Amino acid sequence: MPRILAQTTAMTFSLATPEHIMTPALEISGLTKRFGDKLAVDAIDLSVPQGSFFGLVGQNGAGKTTTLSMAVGLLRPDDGSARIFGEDVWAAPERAKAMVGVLPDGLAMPERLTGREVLTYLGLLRGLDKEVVARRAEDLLAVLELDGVDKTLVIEYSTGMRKKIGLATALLHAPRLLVLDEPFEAVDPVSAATIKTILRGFVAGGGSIVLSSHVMALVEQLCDRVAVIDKGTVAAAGTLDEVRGANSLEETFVELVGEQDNGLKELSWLSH
Ligand SMILES: Nc1ncnc2c1ncn2[C@@H]1O[C@H](COP(=O)(O)OP(=O)(O)OP(=O)(O)O)[C@@H](O)[C@H]1O
Repeated sequence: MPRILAQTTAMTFSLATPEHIMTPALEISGLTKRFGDKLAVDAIDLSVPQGSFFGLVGQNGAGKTTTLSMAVGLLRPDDGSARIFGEDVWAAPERAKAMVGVLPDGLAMPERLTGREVLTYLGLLRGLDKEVVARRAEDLLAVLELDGVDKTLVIEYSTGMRKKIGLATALLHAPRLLVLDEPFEAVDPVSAATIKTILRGFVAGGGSIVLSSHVMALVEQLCDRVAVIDKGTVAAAGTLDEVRGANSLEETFVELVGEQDNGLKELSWLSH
């Protein structure tokens, strides 16, 4: 190709992919966290493109929660950085956090309020207009089937109900990115179906999602990208098809991180 034409082609390409679309929804670089002698997260890099539904999987203690907590500014890393739509979570926390809705592990909330009061309180703290908060709270409580427990305090909620009100608080300010730590844990199948519909709709509407889960089938159903975390590092990452190849995600996962000796012989006393 003549040089001038090659240059024109390259220029056309760069004009067709503006920087704001290229910027990842979440970019994690070298995130590291130690707890005493334990290296929980070891220089993890991850990039979540805009519009993707990203699943983070890993064994118990692999480092998923620690990674996600650092990524959204809930836990200060020992090293590395996290950017939400290009905004550094620690250098520009207000700008970064305005764009993200978070369902953290073990979410602490005001226990002596009803679900509606929690949403109202957090919505006003976010600076949303009072009428907007009231309307969105109404919608979220109805969709998540929490409107029937309007007089119930959060302290009286079941684990699954807590997950749902936590998800509602993450959605309330209509963020561009959702970071959800085990959003389906303890949620009944009917509510899980509703949440899946909400999350798919969120991505279809231009949002981006990162979620962690132990349920491979669920990640396969929902996510278009996946990262396998093992002992604080990324064992594999890419599109779902790149990571699982011709196998199921569960087979790939066990192959990547599973122990050969599962210790069953140590429990021989269980046999009758
Ligand atoms: N606050 C803490 N103090 C000490 N160690 C911690 C702390 N939080 C996490 N860890 C350790 O860091 C490692 C990673 O834990 P993390 O909770 O991130 O794993 P996880 O992948 O989310 O696990 P799970 O799937 O069981 O939720 C584990 O070895 C855990 O024991």
